[in-house]
Amino acid sequence: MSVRIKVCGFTRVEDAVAAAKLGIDAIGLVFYDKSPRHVGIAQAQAIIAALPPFVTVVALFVNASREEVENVLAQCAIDVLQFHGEESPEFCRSFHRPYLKAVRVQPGADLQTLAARYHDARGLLTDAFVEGAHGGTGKTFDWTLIPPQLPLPLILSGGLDEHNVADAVRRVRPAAVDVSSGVEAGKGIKSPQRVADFVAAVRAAQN
Ligand SMILES: O=C(O)c1ccccc1N[C@@H]1O[C@H](COP(=O)(O)O)[C@@H](O)[C@H]1O
Repeated sequence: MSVRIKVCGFTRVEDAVAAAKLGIDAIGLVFYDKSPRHVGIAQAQAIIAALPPFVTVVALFVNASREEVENVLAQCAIDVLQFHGEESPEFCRSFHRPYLKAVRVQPGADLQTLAARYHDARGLLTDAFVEGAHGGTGKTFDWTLIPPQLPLPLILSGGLDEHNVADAVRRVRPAAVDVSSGVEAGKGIKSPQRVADFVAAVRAAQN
């Protein structure tokens, strides 16, 4: 199966439409107000409305309250929730929506146990651990810390870009890759050229 591609952190309609035309599978919208890529409801609605069919919309939260998540779900056509903080499995599954659980990987991380705790997630998303940050840092991590047999589909993220993603796909063999900083021209501004190069690198690596 082809490696799925999610690009996260869109803030502009034109960037999301351009990325969709380049064949990405999913777009991520960041509902975390400390992120430079944070979107409000109106902005998110405009981006979602402009997308062609069959592009999955992922809403990213970091330790949000139930009310915040429910407010987004009530007003935006979200397909998948991405929990990028310390949310419990009970919290993640309580919305009865497909969800991804992100983990920031550092030496000693027990990804097997974590994947078992979040067994009903659609995937385990591995990001780099950076002190004081929750994600979107553009930093990679040691991919050998990922066990070969995980019980959940693996979504590899953390510092991926057009230059390293082919190597990542060949080495880690993830179900999907997720990128934010690595395809940007500036914070929250995606570069169509970088997205195109990223998609081409993923496709070349899986052939
Ligand atoms: O994108 C953000 O600003 C962000 C903020 C807080 C948590 C997660 C965030 N993004 C996610 O971080 C990873 C890695 O991003 P990068 O490619 O290293 O910049 C990715 O899963 C984003 O969805």
